[in-house]
Amino acid sequence: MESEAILDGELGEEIATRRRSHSFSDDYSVQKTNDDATHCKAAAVQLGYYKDEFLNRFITEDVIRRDPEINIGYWARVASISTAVDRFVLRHQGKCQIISLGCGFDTLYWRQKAAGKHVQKFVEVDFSSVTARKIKHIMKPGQPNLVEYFTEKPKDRQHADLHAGDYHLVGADIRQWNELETKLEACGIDANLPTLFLAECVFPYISVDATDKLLKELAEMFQCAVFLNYEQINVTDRFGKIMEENLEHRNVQLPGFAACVNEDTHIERFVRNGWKEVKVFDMNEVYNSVLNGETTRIEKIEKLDEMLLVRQLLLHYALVMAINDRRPTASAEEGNGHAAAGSLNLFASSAPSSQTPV
Ligand SMILES: C[S@@+](CC[C@H](N)C(=O)[O-])C[C@H]1O[C@@H](n2cnc3c(N)ncnc32)[C@H](O)[C@@H]1O
Repeated sequence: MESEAILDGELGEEIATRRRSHSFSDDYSVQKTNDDATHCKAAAVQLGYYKDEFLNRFITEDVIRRDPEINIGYWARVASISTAVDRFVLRHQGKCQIISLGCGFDTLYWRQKAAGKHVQKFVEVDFSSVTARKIKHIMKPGQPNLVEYFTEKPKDRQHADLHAGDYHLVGADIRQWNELETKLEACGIDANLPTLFLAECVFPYISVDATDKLLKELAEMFQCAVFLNYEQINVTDRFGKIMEENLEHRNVQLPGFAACVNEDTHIERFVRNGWKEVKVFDMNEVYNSVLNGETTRIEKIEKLDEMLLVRQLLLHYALVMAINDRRPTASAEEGNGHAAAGSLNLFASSAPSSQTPV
Protein backbone atom coordinates (compact mmCIF):
# COMPACT_ATOMS: atom_id res chain seq x y z
CA MET A 1 0.00 0.00 0.00
CA GLU A 2 1.28 3.51 -0.84
CA SER A 3 2.11 5.33 2.40
CA GLU A 4 -0.18 8.27 1.57
CA ALA A 5 -3.10 5.86 1.23
CA ILE A 6 -3.23 5.46 5.00
CA LEU A 7 -3.85 9.23 5.38
CA ASP A 8 -7.44 9.93 4.55
CA GLY A 9 -9.21 13.16 3.60
CA GLU A 10 -7.76 16.40 2.27
CA LEU A 11 -4.34 16.06 3.89
CA GLY A 12 -3.73 12.65 2.28
CA GLU A 13 -4.81 13.99 -1.11
CA GLU A 14 -2.55 17.05 -0.83
CA ILE A 15 0.49 14.96 0.16
CA ALA A 16 -0.20 12.47 -2.64
CA THR A 17 -0.43 15.28 -5.24
CA ARG A 18 2.74 16.94 -3.96
CA ARG A 19 4.66 13.65 -4.05
CA ARG A 20 3.42 12.82 -7.53
CA SER A 21 4.32 16.23 -8.97
CA HIS A 22 7.76 16.10 -7.32
CA SER A 23 8.49 12.70 -8.79
CA PHE A 24 7.21 13.79 -12.24
CA SER A 25 9.46 16.86 -12.26
CA ASP A 26 12.44 14.69 -11.25
CA ASP A 27 11.69 12.19 -13.99
CA TYR A 28 11.26 15.03 -16.49
CA SER A 29 14.71 16.41 -15.65
CA VAL A 30 16.18 12.92 -15.96
CA GLN A 31 14.55 12.47 -19.37
CA LYS A 32 16.10 15.79 -20.46
CA THR A 33 19.57 14.31 -19.85
CA ASN A 34 18.95 12.34 -23.04
CA ASP A 35 18.74 15.58 -25.04
CA ASP A 36 22.04 16.66 -23.56
CA ALA A 37 23.75 13.33 -24.35
CA THR A 38 22.37 13.36 -27.91
CA HIS A 39 23.61 16.92 -28.50
CA CYS A 40 27.04 16.21 -27.03
CA LYS A 41 27.39 13.15 -29.27
CA ALA A 42 26.27 15.22 -32.28
CA ALA A 43 28.87 17.89 -31.48
CA ALA A 44 31.61 15.24 -31.48
CA VAL A 45 30.29 13.73 -34.73
CA GLN A 46 30.20 17.16 -36.43
CA LEU A 47 33.88 17.69 -35.68
CA GLY A 48 34.79 14.26 -37.05
CA TYR A 49 35.59 12.43 -33.81
CA TYR A 50 33.52 9.54 -35.07
CA LYS A 51 30.95 8.77 -37.76
CA ASP A 52 27.26 8.49 -37.05
CA GLU A 53 25.12 9.12 -40.11
CA PHE A 54 21.93 8.41 -38.10
CA LEU A 55 22.20 10.79 -35.18
CA ASN A 56 21.01 13.84 -37.12
CA ARG A 57 17.64 12.16 -37.56
CA PHE A 58 17.07 12.68 -33.82
CA ILE A 59 18.21 16.31 -33.66
CA THR A 60 15.86 19.22 -34.17
CA GLU A 61 17.88 22.13 -32.77
CA ASP A 62 21.27 23.66 -33.55
CA VAL A 63 24.17 21.74 -32.09
CA ILE A 64 26.38 23.87 -29.87
CA ARG A 65 30.16 23.41 -29.95
CA ARG A 66 31.56 21.71 -26.80
CA ASP A 67 34.99 21.83 -25.18
CA PRO A 68 37.58 19.40 -26.60
CA GLU A 69 37.69 17.27 -23.44
CA ILE A 70 33.92 16.80 -23.60
CA ASN A 71 34.16 15.76 -27.27
CA ILE A 72 36.95 13.30 -26.49
CA GLY A 73 34.99 11.96 -23.50
CA TYR A 74 31.96 11.27 -25.70
CA TRP A 75 34.10 9.71 -28.42
CA ALA A 76 35.75 7.41 -25.83
CA ARG A 77 32.32 6.48 -24.46
CA VAL A 78 30.84 5.60 -27.84
CA ALA A 79 34.00 3.92 -29.17
CA SER A 80 34.55 1.73 -26.10
CA ILE A 81 30.92 0.59 -25.93
CA SER A 82 30.89 -0.13 -29.69
CA THR A 83 34.10 -2.16 -29.36
CA ALA A 84 32.66 -4.29 -26.54
CA VAL A 85 29.35 -4.76 -28.36
CA ASP A 86 31.14 -5.77 -31.59
CA ARG A 87 33.18 -8.37 -29.73
CA PHE A 88 30.09 -9.80 -28.05
CA VAL A 89 28.21 -10.05 -31.35
CA LEU A 90 31.20 -11.59 -33.13
CA ARG A 91 31.80 -14.11 -30.35
CA HIS A 92 28.22 -15.32 -30.63
CA GLN A 93 28.08 -14.97 -34.41
CA GLY A 94 24.93 -12.89 -34.07
CA LYS A 95 23.05 -15.65 -32.19
CA CYS A 96 22.41 -13.30 -29.32
CA GLN A 97 20.29 -10.33 -28.26
CA ILE A 98 21.01 -6.82 -27.01
CA ILE A 99 18.85 -4.97 -24.48
CA SER A 100 19.67 -1.30 -23.99
CA LEU A 101 18.20 0.16 -20.78
CA GLY A 102 17.67 3.94 -20.72
CA CYS A 103 18.54 4.01 -24.43
CA GLY A 104 17.57 7.63 -25.05
CA PHE A 105 18.12 8.50 -28.73
CA ASP A 106 21.11 6.20 -29.07
CA THR A 107 21.74 4.98 -32.64
CA LEU A 108 23.69 1.79 -31.91
CA TYR A 109 21.11 -0.45 -33.61
CA TRP A 110 21.46 1.42 -36.94
CA ARG A 111 25.24 1.75 -36.73
CA GLN A 112 25.50 -2.00 -36.17
CA LYS A 113 23.16 -2.84 -39.02
CA ALA A 114 24.90 -0.45 -41.43
CA ALA A 115 28.17 -2.23 -40.58
CA GLY A 116 26.59 -5.59 -41.40
CA LYS A 117 26.41 -6.74 -37.78
CA HIS A 118 23.16 -8.47 -36.96
CA VAL A 119 21.72 -9.84 -33.75
CA GLN A 120 18.52 -11.81 -33.36
CA LYS A 121 16.84 -9.11 -31.31
CA PHE A 122 17.76 -5.56 -30.39
CA VAL A 123 15.54 -4.10 -27.67
CA GLU A 124 15.65 -0.51 -26.44
CA VAL A 125 13.88 0.68 -23.28
CA ASP A 126 13.31 4.15 -21.87
CA PHE A 127 10.50 6.15 -20.24
CA SER A 128 7.49 6.10 -22.55
CA SER A 129 7.69 9.88 -23.10
CA VAL A 130 11.22 9.36 -24.48
CA THR A 131 10.33 6.31 -26.59
CA ALA A 132 7.29 8.13 -28.01
CA ARG A 133 9.57 10.94 -29.20
CA LYS A 134 12.10 8.44 -30.56
CA ILE A 135 9.36 6.66 -32.52
CA LYS A 136 8.29 9.97 -34.11
CA HIS A 137 11.86 10.60 -35.26
CA ILE A 138 12.23 7.02 -36.55
CA MET A 139 9.00 7.20 -38.56
CA LYS A 140 9.33 10.70 -40.03
CA PRO A 141 10.25 10.97 -43.72
CA GLY A 142 13.85 11.81 -44.59
CA GLN A 143 17.25 10.29 -45.13
CA PRO A 144 18.71 7.99 -44.04
CA ASN A 145 15.48 6.05 -43.82
CA LEU A 146 15.66 4.38 -40.40
CA VAL A 147 12.70 2.08 -41.04
CA GLU A 148 14.50 0.37 -43.94
CA TYR A 149 16.89 -1.27 -41.51
CA PHE A 150 14.19 -3.26 -39.70
CA THR A 151 13.52 -6.85 -40.71
CA GLU A 152 9.73 -6.28 -40.53
CA LYS A 153 7.32 -3.41 -41.06
CA PRO A 154 7.05 -1.52 -37.75
CA LYS A 155 3.96 -1.89 -35.59
CA ASP A 156 3.46 1.03 -33.25
CA ARG A 157 1.51 0.36 -30.01
CA GLN A 158 0.10 3.21 -27.92
CA HIS A 159 2.69 5.54 -29.55
CA ALA A 160 5.38 4.49 -27.07
CA ASP A 161 6.18 0.94 -28.19
CA LEU A 162 7.45 -0.10 -31.59
CA HIS A 163 7.93 -3.68 -32.75
CA ALA A 164 9.70 -4.21 -36.05
CA GLY A 165 11.10 -7.72 -36.42
CA ASP A 166 14.66 -7.60 -35.08
CA TYR A 167 14.15 -4.15 -33.51
CA HIS A 168 11.94 -3.27 -30.53
CA LEU A 169 11.61 0.03 -28.70
CA VAL A 170 9.47 -0.04 -25.56
CA GLY A 171 8.39 2.49 -22.96
CA ALA A 172 8.93 1.31 -19.38
CA ASP A 173 10.22 2.65 -16.10
CA ILE A 174 13.11 0.29 -15.40
CA ARG A 175 12.57 0.81 -11.65
CA GLN A 176 9.28 -1.09 -12.04
CA TRP A 177 10.27 -4.72 -12.61
CA ASN A 178 6.77 -6.02 -13.44
CA GLU A 179 6.31 -3.36 -16.10
CA LEU A 180 9.72 -4.04 -17.61
CA GLU A 181 9.27 -7.81 -17.56
CA THR A 182 5.92 -7.53 -19.36
CA LYS A 183 7.44 -5.28 -22.01
CA LEU A 184 10.40 -7.61 -22.55
CA GLU A 185 8.00 -10.52 -22.97
CA ALA A 186 6.04 -8.52 -25.55
CA CYS A 187 9.31 -8.22 -27.52
CA GLY A 188 9.66 -12.01 -27.57
CA ILE A 189 12.89 -12.00 -25.59
CA ASP A 190 14.48 -15.44 -25.20
CA ALA A 191 15.98 -15.77 -21.70
CA ASN A 192 18.12 -18.71 -22.87
CA LEU A 193 19.90 -16.78 -25.61
CA PRO A 194 23.20 -14.99 -24.79
CA THR A 195 22.17 -11.43 -23.94
CA LEU A 196 24.10 -8.20 -23.67
CA PHE A 197 22.60 -5.51 -21.43
CA LEU A 198 23.68 -1.93 -21.88
CA ALA A 199 23.19 0.96 -19.48
CA GLU A 200 24.98 4.09 -20.65
CA CYS A 201 24.79 6.82 -18.02
CA VAL A 202 21.47 5.60 -16.62
CA PHE A 203 21.95 4.15 -13.13
CA PRO A 204 23.14 7.40 -11.49
CA TYR A 205 19.54 8.63 -11.88
CA ILE A 206 18.06 5.60 -10.14
CA SER A 207 18.20 4.71 -6.46
CA VAL A 208 20.66 1.98 -5.50
CA ASP A 209 17.77 -0.12 -4.18
CA ALA A 210 15.89 0.07 -7.47
CA THR A 211 19.01 -0.81 -9.48
CA ASP A 212 19.72 -3.71 -7.09
CA LYS A 213 16.25 -5.09 -7.70
CA LEU A 214 16.64 -4.75 -11.48
CA LEU A 215 20.08 -6.41 -11.58
CA LYS A 216 18.88 -9.26 -9.36
CA GLU A 217 15.82 -9.95 -11.50
CA LEU A 218 17.88 -9.88 -14.71
CA ALA A 219 20.52 -12.22 -13.24
CA GLU A 220 17.77 -14.65 -12.25
CA MET A 221 15.86 -14.45 -15.50
CA PHE A 222 18.69 -14.73 -18.06
CA GLN A 223 20.83 -17.85 -18.42
CA CYS A 224 23.83 -16.20 -20.04
CA ALA A 225 24.24 -12.47 -19.80
CA VAL A 226 26.86 -9.77 -19.96
CA PHE A 227 26.14 -6.35 -18.52
CA LEU A 228 27.96 -3.28 -19.81
CA ASN A 229 27.46 -0.35 -17.51
CA TYR A 230 29.09 2.95 -18.41
CA GLU A 231 28.88 5.59 -15.72
CA GLN A 232 30.68 7.80 -13.22
CA ILE A 233 33.33 6.69 -10.75
CA ASN A 234 35.44 8.49 -8.10
CA VAL A 235 32.51 10.80 -7.41
CA THR A 236 33.54 11.77 -3.89
CA ASP A 237 36.60 13.82 -4.91
CA ARG A 238 36.44 17.52 -5.78
CA PHE A 239 35.83 16.94 -9.48
CA GLY A 240 33.10 14.42 -8.68
CA LYS A 241 31.40 16.85 -6.31
CA ILE A 242 31.40 19.61 -8.95
CA MET A 243 29.91 17.17 -11.46
CA GLU A 244 27.15 16.34 -8.96
CA GLU A 245 26.46 20.01 -8.14
CA ASN A 246 26.20 20.90 -11.84
CA LEU A 247 23.54 18.27 -12.37
CA GLU A 248 21.68 19.21 -9.19
CA HIS A 249 21.50 22.81 -10.42
CA ARG A 250 19.55 21.43 -13.36
CA ASN A 251 17.19 19.68 -10.94
CA VAL A 252 18.74 16.28 -11.71
CA GLN A 253 19.11 14.16 -8.57
CA LEU A 254 21.73 11.41 -8.49
CA PRO A 255 20.51 8.79 -6.01
CA GLY A 256 22.65 6.16 -7.72
CA PHE A 257 25.94 7.98 -7.04
CA ALA A 258 26.39 5.90 -3.87
CA ALA A 259 27.44 3.01 -6.10
CA CYS A 260 29.88 5.19 -8.07
CA VAL A 261 32.39 5.88 -5.30
CA ASN A 262 35.15 3.54 -6.47
CA GLU A 263 35.82 0.17 -8.15
CA ASP A 264 34.68 -1.73 -5.07
CA THR A 265 31.25 -0.08 -4.91
CA HIS A 266 30.73 -0.80 -8.61
CA ILE A 267 31.78 -4.43 -8.20
CA GLU A 268 29.78 -5.04 -5.00
CA ARG A 269 26.57 -3.85 -6.61
CA PHE A 270 26.71 -6.56 -9.28
CA VAL A 271 28.06 -9.29 -7.01
CA ARG A 272 25.41 -8.88 -4.34
CA ASN A 273 22.76 -9.19 -7.05
CA GLY A 274 23.96 -12.49 -8.46
CA TRP A 275 26.46 -11.51 -11.16
CA LYS A 276 29.42 -13.86 -11.08
CA GLU A 277 32.36 -11.99 -12.55
CA VAL A 278 32.77 -8.23 -12.57
CA LYS A 279 35.52 -6.03 -13.95
CA VAL A 280 35.85 -2.27 -13.81
CA PHE A 281 37.81 -0.43 -16.48
CA ASP A 282 38.40 3.23 -15.76
CA MET A 283 38.25 5.22 -18.93
CA ASN A 284 41.91 6.28 -18.80
CA GLU A 285 42.81 2.62 -18.91
CA VAL A 286 40.43 2.06 -21.83
CA TYR A 287 41.82 5.14 -23.61
CA ASN A 288 45.38 3.85 -23.29
CA SER A 289 44.69 0.27 -24.29
CA VAL A 290 41.45 -0.59 -26.09
CA LEU A 291 41.27 2.75 -27.93
CA ASN A 292 44.97 3.49 -28.43
CA GLY A 293 44.87 2.76 -32.17
CA GLU A 294 42.86 5.95 -32.65
CA THR A 295 44.05 8.36 -29.98
CA THR A 296 46.70 10.06 -32.18
CA ARG A 297 44.02 10.99 -34.70
CA ILE A 298 41.63 12.06 -31.94
CA GLU A 299 44.14 14.38 -30.24
CA LYS A 300 44.88 16.10 -33.57
CA ILE A 301 41.27 17.05 -34.31
CA GLU A 302 41.28 20.13 -32.05
CA LYS A 303 45.08 20.22 -31.82
CA LEU A 304 45.08 19.26 -28.17
CA ASP A 305 48.50 19.79 -26.62
CA GLU A 306 47.40 19.57 -22.99
CA MET A 307 45.78 16.32 -21.88
CA LEU A 308 45.31 17.14 -18.20
CA LEU A 309 41.59 17.98 -18.45
CA VAL A 310 40.90 14.94 -20.63
CA ARG A 311 42.70 12.70 -18.16
CA GLN A 312 40.78 14.20 -15.27
CA LEU A 313 37.45 13.68 -17.01
CA LEU A 314 38.26 10.10 -18.01
CA LEU A 315 39.30 9.32 -14.45
CA HIS A 316 35.69 9.97 -13.45
CA TYR A 317 34.05 7.51 -15.83
CA ALA A 318 34.25 3.74 -15.97
CA LEU A 319 33.01 0.85 -18.04
CA VAL A 320 31.83 -1.92 -15.76
CA MET A 321 31.51 -5.38 -17.27
CA ALA A 322 29.58 -8.06 -15.40
CA ILE A 323 29.01 -11.63 -16.44
CA ASN A 324 26.51 -14.22 -15.36
CA ASP A 325 26.52 -17.54 -17.17
CA ARG A 326 24.39 -20.31 -15.67
CA ARG A 327 24.21 -22.58 -18.72
CA PRO A 328 25.15 -26.19 -18.05
CA THR A 329 27.75 -25.89 -20.83
CA ALA A 330 29.26 -22.71 -19.36
CA SER A 331 32.51 -24.39 -18.45
CA ALA A 332 32.84 -26.16 -21.77
CA GLU A 333 35.26 -25.12 -24.49
CA GLU A 334 34.11 -22.37 -26.82
CA GLY A 335 32.31 -23.70 -29.86
CA ASN A 336 28.89 -24.10 -31.43
CA GLY A 337 28.08 -20.55 -30.33
CA HIS A 338 28.61 -21.42 -26.66
CA ALA A 339 31.35 -19.26 -25.20
CA ALA A 340 32.67 -20.16 -21.75
CA ALA A 341 31.80 -17.65 -19.02
CA GLY A 342 35.37 -16.57 -18.35
CA SER A 343 35.92 -15.74 -21.99
CA LEU A 344 33.02 -13.31 -22.07
CA ASN A 345 35.22 -10.45 -20.80
CA LEU A 346 35.00 -8.28 -23.87
CA PHE A 347 38.23 -6.39 -23.28
CA ALA A 348 40.17 -9.50 -22.25
CA SER A 349 42.58 -9.45 -25.14
CA SER A 350 43.45 -5.77 -24.99
CA ALA A 351 43.20 -4.40 -21.48
CA PRO A 352 45.35 -5.37 -18.51
CA SER A 353 43.21 -6.95 -15.80
CA SER A 354 44.51 -4.99 -12.84
CA GLN A 355 41.11 -5.24 -11.15
CA THR A 356 40.30 -8.24 -9.04
CA PRO A 357 38.02 -10.61 -10.91
CA VAL A 358 35.14 -11.66 -8.75
C1 LIG B 1 21.96 10.50 -19.83
S1 LIG B 1 20.67 9.80 -20.73
C2 LIG B 1 21.57 8.56 -21.65
C3 LIG B 1 20.85 8.11 -22.87
C4 LIG B 1 21.62 7.04 -23.68
N1 LIG B 1 21.85 5.86 -22.87
C5 LIG B 1 22.92 7.62 -24.14
O1 LIG B 1 23.95 7.39 -23.52
O2 LIG B 1 22.90 8.36 -25.14
C6 LIG B 1 19.82 8.82 -19.49
C7 LIG B 1 18.63 8.09 -20.06
O3 LIG B 1 18.16 7.17 -19.06
C8 LIG B 1 16.76 7.21 -19.08
N2 LIG B 1 16.25 6.75 -17.77
C9 LIG B 1 16.61 7.21 -16.54
N3 LIG B 1 15.89 6.62 -15.58
C10 LIG B 1 15.06 5.73 -16.21
C11 LIG B 1 14.06 4.84 -15.75
N4 LIG B 1 13.77 4.73 -14.46
N5 LIG B 1 13.39 4.10 -16.66
C12 LIG B 1 13.67 4.22 -17.99
N6 LIG B 1 14.61 5.06 -18.48
C13 LIG B 1 15.29 5.82 -17.61
C14 LIG B 1 16.44 8.68 -19.33
O4 LIG B 1 15.11 8.90 -19.76
C15 LIG B 1 17.47 9.01 -20.39
O5 LIG B 1 17.02 8.75 -21.69
